[in-house]
Amino acid sequence: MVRDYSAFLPGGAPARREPTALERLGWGPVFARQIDADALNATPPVRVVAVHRSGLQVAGDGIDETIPPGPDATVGDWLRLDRARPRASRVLDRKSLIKRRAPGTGREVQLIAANIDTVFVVTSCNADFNVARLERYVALTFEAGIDPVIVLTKTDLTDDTTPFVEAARAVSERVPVVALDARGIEAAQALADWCKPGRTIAFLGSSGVGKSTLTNALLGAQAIATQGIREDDARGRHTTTRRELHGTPNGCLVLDTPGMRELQLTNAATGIAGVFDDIEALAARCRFTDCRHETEPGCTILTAIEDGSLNPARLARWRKLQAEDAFNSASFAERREKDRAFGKLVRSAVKAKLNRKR
Ligand SMILES: Nc1nc2c(ncn2[C@@H]2O[C@H](COP(=O)(O)OP(=O)(O)OP(=O)(O)O)[C@@H](O)[C@H]2O)c(=O)[nH]1
Ligand SMILES: [Zn+2]
Repeated sequence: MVRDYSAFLPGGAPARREPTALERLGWGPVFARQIDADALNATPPVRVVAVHRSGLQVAGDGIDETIPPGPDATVGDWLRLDRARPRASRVLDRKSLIKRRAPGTGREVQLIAANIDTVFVVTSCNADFNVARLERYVALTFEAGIDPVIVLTKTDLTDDTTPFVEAARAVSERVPVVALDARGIEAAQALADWCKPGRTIAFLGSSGVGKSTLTNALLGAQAIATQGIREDDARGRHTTTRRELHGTPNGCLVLDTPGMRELQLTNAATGIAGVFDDIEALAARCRFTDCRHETEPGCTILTAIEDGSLNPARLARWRKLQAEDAFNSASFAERREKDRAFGKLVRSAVKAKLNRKR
């Protein structure tokens, strides 16, 4: 009989075993470290696999239920499920968190997904393709603490994908670019390097670029309807929810998010610096510490524009994103300051009233 001792040899492959129910949901040491073995029964770990209007759908070892909204959690989060008071369930520290400025006039921060390992920023080789939008998504992903991959779909609709691939590659040296026909049989294979067992991946991008099609390519036979999952809302109507983690046959978890029409960055300075690290490096070397890089003679950025090593359009996009982020982040802080001042006003008014009553 031939025995396999490789697991005992230095550098040998670890012994293979079936993943546990939690590992199939993406559980790992980062989360295990945060939970007491004694507390496992009273407050078992569960993952938020979907967010519905009526509550959070959570899954764990032998657990699959919907708890009322309450925990400040988003899809992908791990909770310690408080069985007696589900609303009080605690959110475990995250590996990563994707957020944006909520659309509309308010400046609230909206949580999009937590504990994602890889984000596929999806766009197509047609009119949807837009470098500024790619940079925006990549900045959002860097800010979340996640490595993105750019996926260009609909290669079958163009004679030459080269200009699209080259423009996408120019976004960041740190971001791989994959071009494919999302409906083709090779789609799942093209993404296989990132879709490993126990990993959680997400597709981000505008409406219609092929996110659901790619999700289905990974899900294979278990494919979801591209319309999303149906759920009864409070009024008994059918609505569609599209913030849901799906398990693929090979043990990877996939999140397909609805297309985002408005993607505004907030508090994303680190992410923006990550995308434009070439410009940031030039700025850091500029001999004028308070340089606006506009007219100053000898400015490193202006010199790079003159000698052709920096694209002026890219510089303009960097400025625009920075300005937007500064505006959104500042007004968020300012608003908090205003709220605080208002709270103080209310408290002193109440106090004055109480004093009058005495
Ligand atoms: N020719 C071609 N069509 C594609 C490709 N990828 C997606 N499509 C088609 O484009 C349409 C939109 O695809 P979806 O996968 O629903 O797009 P989505 O990004 O999920 O869109 P939202 O759900 O609105 O966010 C569908 O009709 C797809 O069949 C591709 O690579 N080539
Ligand atoms: Zn300068």
